[in-house]
Amino acid sequence: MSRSPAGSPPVALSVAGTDSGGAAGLAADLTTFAALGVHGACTVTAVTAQDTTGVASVHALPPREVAAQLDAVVGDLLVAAAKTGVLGSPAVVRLVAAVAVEQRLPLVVDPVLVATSGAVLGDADVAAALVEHLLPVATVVTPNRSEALALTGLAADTPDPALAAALADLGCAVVLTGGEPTAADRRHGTRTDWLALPGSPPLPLTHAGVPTVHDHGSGCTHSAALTAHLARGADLATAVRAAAAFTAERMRAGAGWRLGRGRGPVAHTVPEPAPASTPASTPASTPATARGPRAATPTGGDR
Ligand SMILES: Nc1ncnc2c1ncn2[C@@H]1O[C@H](COP(=O)(O)OP(=O)(O)O)[C@@H](O)[C@H]1O
Ligand SMILES: Cc1ncc(COP(=O)(O)OP(=O)(O)O)c(N)n1
Repeated sequence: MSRSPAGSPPVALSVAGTDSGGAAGLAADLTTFAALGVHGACTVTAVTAQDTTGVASVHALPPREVAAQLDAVVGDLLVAAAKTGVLGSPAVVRLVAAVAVEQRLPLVVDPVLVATSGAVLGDADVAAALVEHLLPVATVVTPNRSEALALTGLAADTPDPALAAALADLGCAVVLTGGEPTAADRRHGTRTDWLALPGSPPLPLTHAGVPTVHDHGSGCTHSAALTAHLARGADLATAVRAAAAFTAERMRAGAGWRLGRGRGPVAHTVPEPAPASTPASTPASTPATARGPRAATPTGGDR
């Protein structure tokens, strides 16, 4: 159930780090919230120097600065759902867990530990704190395979469904992404995430695949879309499917871009609405390009 007053959008909160390249972290979260009609509030936990080729440095903020931001947000706005990304220290993990409990926040935990480039964004102490303090109070956790292995300590060859189920045993729902393609995925070019609820057998969530290397920020976009749908009042099963569809569509929108020298961003531009029929009163002098370079080739946006 959305907690926004009538006529106002629901509010979602992202507690995450910045990406100077604008692909992952808060950039992905806030643009995704906006695209899905949700007002985004934010709490910055870390500043990264990062581009499409990798992460050059990570500067975690002191816990007192994170606490001050959280106090400001929850003291003023009615937060309908929250998500976490890079948290930076065990102290910040504990802080977020305490606020989530106190405010009874539906909470999506994206347990960002290692970027695809290999940079460490959360060390072993942060992983242990996530397991001990945050997962037990989360609505859902969205690890990729390597994050799930780090959180569970299971062997690297553990199959995806077993990995998702082991994580769910820690006490919250799990959406495991980035696993091995299934036989059907290989035949049809699809992707399969795994949804595991505590005590239930894991379910495959198969969705469209996009043949692209430009996937920087896919995990953040996915967890932010999931948070936005929860903030809008969707149930978990609906929200996880909608999040995967949104992420795939945004990856398709950015697949042809050439931004940076490495793995380019998932598209965070606002999807163009379909062009309206030309009103009779449109001045003849209006330039054809006035509505932007992509107006002639609408992508069939997702709203
Ligand atoms: N090439 C792709 N085509 C379609 N969906 C993708 C693709 N790559 C990742 N996804 C989806 O993006 C979402 C985020 O997953 P993933 O990229 O594994 O996260 P992370 O960035 O944390 O590793 C999941 O729903 C996953 O299935
Ligand atoms: C500041 C920041 N937060 C999170 C990530 C990880 O982003 P994600 O979408 O999970 O994956 P990558 O595409 O980065 O591998 C990040 N890189 N920076």
